[in-house]
This record gives sequence, C-alpha cells and structure tokens, in this order.
Amino acid sequence: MTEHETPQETPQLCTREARACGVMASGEEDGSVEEKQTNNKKRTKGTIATAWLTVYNIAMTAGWLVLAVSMVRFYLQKGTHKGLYKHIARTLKCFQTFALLEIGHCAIGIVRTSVIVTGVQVCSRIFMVWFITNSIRQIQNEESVILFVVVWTVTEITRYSFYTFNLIHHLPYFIKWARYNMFIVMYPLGVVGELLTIHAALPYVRRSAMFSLRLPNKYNVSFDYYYFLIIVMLSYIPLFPQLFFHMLRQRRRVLHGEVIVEKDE
Ligand SMILES: CCCCCCCCCCCCC/C=C/C(=O)SCCNC(=O)CCNC(=O)[C@H](O)C(C)(C)COP(=O)(O)OP(=O)(O)OC[C@H]1O[C@@H](n2cnc3c(N)ncnc32)[C@H](O)[C@@H]1OP(=O)(O)O
Repeated sequence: MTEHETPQETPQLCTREARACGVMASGEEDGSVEEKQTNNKKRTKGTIATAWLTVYNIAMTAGWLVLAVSMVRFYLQKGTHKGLYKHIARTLKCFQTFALLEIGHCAIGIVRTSVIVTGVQVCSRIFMVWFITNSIRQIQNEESVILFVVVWTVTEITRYSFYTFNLIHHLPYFIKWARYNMFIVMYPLGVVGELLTIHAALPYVRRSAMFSLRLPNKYNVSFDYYYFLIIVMLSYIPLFPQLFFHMLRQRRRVLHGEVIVEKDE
C-alpha cells in the first residue's frame, strides 16, 4: 500500500506553507502575464528542489545503510563492540556532517521545517561526533557510543527513506508508520546514549584540559571545556522536550490528520 499527500492536500494551516516548495498560487489560469511568469519560475524552482532533495535523500539513505551493514558485519566477525566505532568512524563523520545541508534546506525554504528545530538536532549530533567521540579516543569503546550510533542509524535509514519515497510518491505505509512512531522509543534511547557518552568523557576532559583556555593568556579569556560539557548536558533538559514534542505534533498531523497552526519561525 502506498500513500502520497501533496502539500495542497495536507490538512495543515501553517504560515510557513507559503514558502513550501512546489506550492503554486491558485487560479493560475486567470492571472496576468506577470503572475504566470512568477508561477513558472516557482514551478521550475520546485522541480529543481525536488530533484535535489531526491538525490540528497537517496544518498543519505545509502550512507546510513552502508553504516548499518558495516556495524553488523564487524560485530558478526569480531563478536565484540570494541573497535566498532573506529571501524565506522569515517562513514559516520561523513554522513552526519552532510546533514548540515538540512539547515540550509530549511533556511532557503525548500523543506517545511523550522531552522531552529533542525539546527538544534543537527548541531547536537555534529557536536557529539566531532567534539566528543572523535576527539576523545578513550571513550570510543563505551557501550553508550554504540547505543547512540545504532539508534541514529536506525532512525536515519527510516527518516531518509521516508522522505525519498514521499518525494517519488510511492510511500509504503509501514515506512510512514515507522517514521512517526519509532522516535517515541528511539529519541529517549539516543539521548541516554549521548548523555552517558558525554558523562564518560568528563574525567578525560578535566585531566587533559583539552579545548580549554586558561588565564593568563594574550587574549585575556578563559574557557573550560569541562564546564562547557556540563552546560551542554544541562541544556538537554529544556531542548530535548521541545524536539520530542515537535515530533509528537508532526505525528498527530501526519498519522491522524490533525490541523496544527504554527507560528512562522
Ligand atoms: C554546540 C553544542 C550544542 C549542543 C546542544 C545540545 C542540546 C541538544 C538537545 C537535544 C538532543 C537531541 C539528541 C538527539 C538524539 C537523536 O537523534 S536520537 C534518535 C532519534 N531521533 C529522531 O527520531 C530524530 C527525529 N528528528 C528529526 O526527524 C529531525 O531532526 C527534525 C528536525 C526534528 C524533524 O522535524 P521535521 O523536519 O519538522 O519533521 P518531518 O515531519 O520529518 O518533516 C516536515 C516536512 O518537511 C519535509 N522534509 C523535511 N526534510 C526533508 C528532506 N530531507 N527531504 C524532503 N522533505 C523533507 C517533510 O516531508 C515534511 O513535509 P510535509 O509532510 O509536506 O509537511
């Protein structure tokens, strides 16, 4: 069973609708030459955006699938999670870093998502990959690292295949269902993995004073990465619920057709 909803069919009243890609002004036939030209431009932009997003989502689905296969093969061959992070690090860094493009997609309006919500999600992941796990070798074999990497992988394969099938108008219901149900378990699990990993990093950060700047120095500025990490951990308390409730709203809108009125971000 496949499903497709064009933006026009989606029962949503949101102000960001106006900048959604592919949304055409109604009554095009009756408009002036200028209106027709504007609509043609919009349509061309919509086609280019859709083509780009399709390529992007296919590439990201493939990337995370490669990561999944690589993890399963490693575990079957070695029978341990030790060394797994090192084995998949390059692929993980590559595809998670590519996700920065998603902030751009929102900023230029080709996807109907808030820049802030996407920004927090993507930046927190980039931070976990580059400034925690990649920078502190001693924690790479922690179980919590494997927990968040596995959770991210399952989530991203589902999310990017959802976007891909949606764009090509052949969305199997089970993918839509998985996209808007799995996060209920996956989000908290991912957060637990991330927080435990940052927690495990704290002693090494304190001992090595990495990424820290102590006084006196020529800039007369001090920065303690150890305390910064504690602030990052605390920031999950206000930020995570916002992301989680955002996804619950999306779930109600997409699976139950609820009309959600949102402010333009
Ligand atoms: C400097 C250090 C800072 C540190 C800060 C620390 C604080 C961090 C606190 C928070 C920590 C979070 C940790 C996260 C852990 C995990 O990820 S665990 C794994 C579980 N995770 C998830 O389930 C992730 C869920 N998140 C997401 O899906 C996104 O990131 C999102 C931004 C929250 C998604 O929201 P949104 O895009 O609004 O929802 P959708 O329903 O998917 O999409 C809305 C519409 O946009 C279209 N769209 C979006 N992207 C695309 C695309 N790539 N291609 C095509 N279309 C796209 C989508 O189809 C929807 O369109 P319509 O249906 O027409 O509306």
